[in-house]
Amino acid sequence: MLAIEYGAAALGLVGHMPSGPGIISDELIKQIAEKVPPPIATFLLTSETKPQDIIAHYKKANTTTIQIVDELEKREYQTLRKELPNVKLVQVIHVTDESAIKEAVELSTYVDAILLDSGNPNLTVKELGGTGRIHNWEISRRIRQSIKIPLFLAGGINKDNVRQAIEVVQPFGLDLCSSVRTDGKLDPEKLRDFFNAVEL
Ligand SMILES: O=C(O)c1ccccc1N[C@@H]1O[C@H](COP(=O)(O)O)[C@@H](O)[C@H]1O
Repeated sequence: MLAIEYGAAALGLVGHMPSGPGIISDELIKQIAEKVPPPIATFLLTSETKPQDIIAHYKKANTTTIQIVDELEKREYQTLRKELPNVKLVQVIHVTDESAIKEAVELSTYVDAILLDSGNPNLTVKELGGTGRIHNWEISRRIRQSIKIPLFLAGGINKDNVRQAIEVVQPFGLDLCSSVRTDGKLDPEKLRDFFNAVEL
């Protein structure tokens, strides 16, 4: 409710992950999602990689959107579309090098939006987001120019770099976690400062 009050258009609700600061239980995700008023969107962040597991996770949460933070096995987006026709799909791509451009162009034909984040899915303990680190925004800008669907930018965005992020990448939306929290909880002052910086 605090995030909505300050201006958030969507809430990311982080399910089970191999690592990260924002993880909450599926039960809590469901409770939050059912209280969020339209038109605010609710994004279930899932690390599942098989369509049936993603569908099962979604059914526990009942959000407006699924944010797939890992690689979907065999690119089985059609199964998700068929089973969940009214749910929006956002695919996360971790920008580690220029290979992200080709990946984003290919995946953009299957989903409703692409979300570019920092992290490294190739580590032994996967780092799928919530890193507080920025990545190479020049690559993000090239991805935005190469795809025809909305692009969200995430990864280390804060009040001091958000104007530059907007200027360089020109994303459809911004997604952030670490920079507006203190001791793991949303911080009203940090939220206010962030939204003031966006609106300057
Ligand atoms: O927050 C987490 O624990 C998390 C874990 C795994 C994947 C994503 C996660 N959070 C999302 O990461 C981005 C960027 O976060 P940050 O601003 O760099 O801290 C954001 O979408 C979070 O919702």
